[in-house]
Amino acid sequence: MSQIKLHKKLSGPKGEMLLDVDFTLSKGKITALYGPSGAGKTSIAKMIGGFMKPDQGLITIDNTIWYDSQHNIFKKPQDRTVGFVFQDYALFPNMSIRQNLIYALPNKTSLPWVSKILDVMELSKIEGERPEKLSGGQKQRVALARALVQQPSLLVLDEPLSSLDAQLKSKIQTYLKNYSEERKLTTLLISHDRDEIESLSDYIYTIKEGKIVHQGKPEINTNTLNNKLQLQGKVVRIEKNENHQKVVLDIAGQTITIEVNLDIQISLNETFYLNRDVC
Ligand SMILES: Nc1ncnc2c1ncn2[C@@H]1O[C@H](COP(=O)(O)OP(=O)(O)OP(=O)(O)O)[C@@H](O)[C@H]1O
Repeated sequence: MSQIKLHKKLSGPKGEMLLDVDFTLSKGKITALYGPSGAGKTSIAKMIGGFMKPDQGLITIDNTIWYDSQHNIFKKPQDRTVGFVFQDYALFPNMSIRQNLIYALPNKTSLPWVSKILDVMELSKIEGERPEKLSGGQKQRVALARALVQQPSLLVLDEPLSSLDAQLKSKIQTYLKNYSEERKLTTLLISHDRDEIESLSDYIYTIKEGKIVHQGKPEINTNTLNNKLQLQGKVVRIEKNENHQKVVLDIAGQTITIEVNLDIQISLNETFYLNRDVC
């Protein structure tokens, strides 16, 4: 279990804002921070990484203290085992894609792992290119691949898939979800894309003006379905009434109907994920 307690006075175009949050992250789970622009999400990520100092607080990752204002503990950014994907990618410009990944490897014997992840991210064919030649979506995938090869104890993803097309997004979402579970990785996902949050995360904190205003599991309600883990289906029918929408999913040839809140955007033929703990 990891705990994040942060207190910091931020200043923006609308004046001062007090960031005051207290939340937990679970191992092997994807926890999301969701909220509008300026709510303080990226500032939280920067404080976790040690790039911004809180005024007060406590950061404990997998029972290791990274920051504790009461006991004057502040781990330097380079000593925090965190993999970051920031909105501005921060790739090394003088290195090729492959070199960016190799540089991040903690153990140089894991080179085959670089080739595997380049393949998953559909970057193998351009692995010799430098970042300046890449599109936004390609840079984003390199940043994500680089964060994963670091084998961090904490993965922080700030809008990690925003520049990708729907098909690639869906493929990488599935990979990320499986990767987090298999490697028991603690993941913090930051996004204002509700669909992404709903399909990827196990638990969601909604943040507004520096405070947590809501928390809970993704709002997908369904009955049991063979107690299967993480199900992925295709939306084959949508029926709406004034309270909810009924969504018919085709999961490996088996059809099931679930009720979903009206405010969740769903389209025909899209890939839909059911989280393990709602089944
Ligand atoms: N180093 C800093 N010191 C003080 N205030 C800051 C600092 N960096 C950012 N801020 C302010 O903190 C507020 C929250 O910004 P932040 O980037 O954390 O929000 P956000 O929720 O991530 O928004 P977005 O989704 O647009 O990235 C903004 O008003 C910003 O101007």
